[in-house]
This record gives sequence, C-alpha cells and structure tokens, in this order.
Amino acid sequence: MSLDMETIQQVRAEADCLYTKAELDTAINRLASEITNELADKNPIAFCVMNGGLIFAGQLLPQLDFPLEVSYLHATRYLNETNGGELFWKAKPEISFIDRDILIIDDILDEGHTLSAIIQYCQHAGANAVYTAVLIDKDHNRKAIPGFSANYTGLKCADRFIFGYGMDYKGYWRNAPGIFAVKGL
Ligand SMILES: O=P(O)(O)OC[C@H]1O[C@H](OP(=O)(O)OP(=O)(O)O)[C@H](O)[C@@H]1O
Ligand SMILES: Nc1nc2[nH]cnc2c(=O)[nH]1
Repeated sequence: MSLDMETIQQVRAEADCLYTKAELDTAINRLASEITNELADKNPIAFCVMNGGLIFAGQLLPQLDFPLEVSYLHATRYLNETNGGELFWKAKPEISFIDRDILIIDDILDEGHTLSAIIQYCQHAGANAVYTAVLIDKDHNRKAIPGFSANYTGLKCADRFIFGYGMDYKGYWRNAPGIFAVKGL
C-alpha cells in the first residue's frame, strides 16, 4: 500500500505527545550514569539495533566516556507495520563475541521477542555477559517472557503504538523530536 503524505502529516499532527525531548534527554542522562557505573571497566561492545535504536544510541554513546567498541545489528519483526511478525535478521553482527561483554541498545521493549532473540544470539555466539538498554518499555502483560525487562530502561509508556526518537510510523517519523502515540492506536 502506498501512503500519501497527507496521511503521514495528519498522523503526526493528531498524535499525543507522551514524552518531550527534554524528558527523554533526562532519562538518557540517567541511563548513561547507570551504564557507566556498571560497565566502565568491562571493555564492552555496544550494539545499536537498527533502525529504531539509532537515535537513542546516538545520544547515549557520547555519554559513555570509557573504552568500548561500537557496532550494529539489524533484526526486525515489524517491517513498517504496526503489528509484529516473525523476527527477520537483516544484518547479523560480524565482530567476535567470544568472552566479550555486550551492550545491546534498542529503542523499545514491546513484547520482547526481538530483544530476547538478540540476547540468545549473543549468548550462543559466546558472549561473557549480555546487557540490554531500551529507551522505552511498553506497559502490558503480553511480554514474550513474563516479567521480561531490560537491564537499563529509560521510561515506561502506555500500551499504544508510538513513534519518534527512532521509532517509525509506517517508515516515517523516526525523526520526530519526542515520543508520540498515534491517535486511536
Ligand atoms: O519487543 P518487540 O515486540 O519485539 O518489538 C520491539 C522491536 O520493534 C522495533 O523494531 P522493528 O522490528 O519495528 O524494526 P525497526 O527498528 O527497523 O523499526 C523496535 O526497534 C524493537 O527492535
Ligand atoms: N514504531 C514502533 N515500533 C514498535 N515496535 C514495537 N512496538 C512498537 C511501537 O509502539 N512503535
């Protein structure tokens, strides 16, 4: 289905702002301190989960002022839709995980299928420890593993379809400067 720009503009205009840029900045600063306290002497590899993790990782990483390597991986199960499906690996990591501490950086923990599959992948690839950081954790009882949460969580949000700060609405508005919920979703 091709989307007209009018609809894309309308979704942005009618959306509810759940978190402003200032609120997100504060949350990211706090996460940076928590992660620094725990990982500063662990020589980790930080992986940005593309595409959604891009903005969060870009703001978090310059605040992690200790030795680390940066890479990316791309696993997706939404493919520009608002309902998740099978996990599809678009790019698996190429760097060795053997005996390394890994920090996975993603935008959202929704049902958690994506993050739990990534954690499993890292563990099978020989990681010493896997840490996860998400900007947003969606509040509902449909987690893939009951009670599943990231090691570092920025903020919680209501059970609605959200966009902005890396998250898309049908491929658009990853660039929106806050976190917004689509009207009616
Ligand atoms: O907890 P889950 O229900 O598994 O959903 C969370 C995942 O969904 C989004 O990715 P998406 O598949 O939309 O890919 P994208 O990052 O390229 O938008 C988001 O970036 C997370 O990786
Ligand atoms: N953009 C976006 N991606 C998601 N992936 C899982 N949940 C969501 C959501 O609410 N919004």
